[in-house]
Amino acid sequence: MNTKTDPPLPLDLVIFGGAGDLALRKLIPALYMAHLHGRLPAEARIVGVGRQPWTTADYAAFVAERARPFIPDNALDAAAWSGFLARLDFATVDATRPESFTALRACCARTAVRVYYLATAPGLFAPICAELSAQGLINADARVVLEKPLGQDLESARAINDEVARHFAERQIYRIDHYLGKETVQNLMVLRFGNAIFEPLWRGPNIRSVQITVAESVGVGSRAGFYDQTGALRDMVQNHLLQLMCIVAMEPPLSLDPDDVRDEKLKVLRSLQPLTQADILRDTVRGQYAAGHAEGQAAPGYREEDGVPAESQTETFVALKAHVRNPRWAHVPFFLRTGKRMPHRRSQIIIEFAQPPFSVFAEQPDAQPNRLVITLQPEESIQLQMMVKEPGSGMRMQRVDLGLDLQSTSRRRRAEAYERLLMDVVHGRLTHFMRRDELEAAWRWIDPIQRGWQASNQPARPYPAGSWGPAASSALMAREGLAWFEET
Ligand SMILES: NC(=O)C1=CN([C@@H]2O[C@H](COP(=O)(O)OP(=O)(O)OC[C@H]3O[C@@H](n4cnc5c(N)ncnc54)[C@H](OP(=O)(O)O)[C@@H]3O)[C@@H](O)[C@H]2O)C=CC1
Ligand SMILES: O=C1O[C@H](COP(=O)(O)O)[C@@H](O)[C@H](O)[C@H]1O
Repeated sequence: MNTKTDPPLPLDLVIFGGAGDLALRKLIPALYMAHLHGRLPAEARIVGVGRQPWTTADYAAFVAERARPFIPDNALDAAAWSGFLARLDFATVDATRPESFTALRACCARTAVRVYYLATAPGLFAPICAELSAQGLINADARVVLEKPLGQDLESARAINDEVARHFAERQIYRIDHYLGKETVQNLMVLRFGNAIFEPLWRGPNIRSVQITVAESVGVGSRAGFYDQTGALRDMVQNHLLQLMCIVAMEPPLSLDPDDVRDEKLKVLRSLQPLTQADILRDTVRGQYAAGHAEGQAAPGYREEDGVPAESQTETFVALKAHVRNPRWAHVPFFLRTGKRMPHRRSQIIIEFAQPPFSVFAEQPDAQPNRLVITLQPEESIQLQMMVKEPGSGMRMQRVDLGLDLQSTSRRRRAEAYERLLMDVVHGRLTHFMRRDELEAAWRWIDPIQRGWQASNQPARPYPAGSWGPAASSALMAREGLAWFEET
């Protein structure tokens, strides 16, 4: 299927890890929503793959019980739900046992476009791709979706990419970063390149600094086994935060074609100033949450969470300063911050503009820089902070915020990120997926930080659950005469 419109062929969406957490919490609900709103092709089938000796009916019953709680109540429609369950099929396959793939081949006998979603640990990507190939299940129309984390470092990411590339061409590979599927993240491109007013100012020295915060109020939850081996730098910064930074910093792409957009993002990643060991010690902060209060309740420290080793040094918080070495961004610091168990779930990008070069109001105590505050979640909004005259005699200034609530600008349904990205895969749209060179460039910048932390042997700094991270994170900004934007 090379068309970018509706697929002309039936579709088999095969989910390896079809009974896993990601499938139940995100993929199945997203596919149900697509079905409910008529976005799934009529002849689309969803084939769950796992090791259980299940029939199709067993899998449908499992999905009905375990995935249903993750569908919003107002979207549950009995007829649509049973129509959706009727699309399910199941194949019993153990990815480490090649002979078991015959069950999948039997299940995928019809002529169809096949999408293989690998919702398993990345260690299984190579054997799965090899066996799909050996069974003749990969043709020119097939595509494969790779979940993050794609490796633990550059070397392992390259090894996975090499293995997958033996069986799929790059145009068939969809490396998912679900932040690229979020409505507001896609909207950032329109904000920047669809308006005349921002782009001329969107550069140093007009911009004093850029902040990107992805704060989560939740803790590690049930994923300690994965998270403790990974940490916030590799779980969040290597992918989501660097991708957000790319969209903020990239040059205008020639078009929305996948390679035009990805070429520009790649240039940003390649322009990132590598951090030396001295930079790492000065300009990065690793934190780990200790016991505290979150969402109105007492919350345990990270090391008290189920499955976390008592001596764990894994970071649940990262703040760092980065520089993009190109004419647009010379001398503009980018501050990235992410953490679990922070006071609120909030993802924001703050563009702080420079003060006017000369102003008769510069000495006023109320003078504040203009800021563009782009809130990605939980609500979606854009706010431009400006100074105006305080009413009354005299010429004092006060701040006013020009606000745009993006949810109220359109009555059209806003699909969740996974639904949007899954539909992109179905329709062969690669723009919002990472290309191999982008992913590897991100690891190339991240690896020295990870190694630098190990070499320094410094423990992660504790911060109380429900706080904005260790004090060193505020100090990182204060050294530049700046502060994190933490207004509610
Ligand atoms: N959960 C999440 O929110 C997110 C997860 N991810 C990533 O997605 C991937 C899956 O995560 P998650 O769903 O949480 O993990 P789970 O442990 O819940 O699921 C893993 C799945 O892998 C399958 N599996 C394991 N071994 C084999 C095998 N030998 N043959 C066939 N299938 C096998 C399991 O199948 P079986 O049913 O047979 O046990 C299971 O369904 C991971 O790489 C994770 O990092 C990424 C972003 C978010
Ligand atoms: O990829 C991941 O993202 C989630 C946060 O996603 P969001 O859409 O809820 O902001 C994070 O909790 C998880 O650790 C990470 O693997």
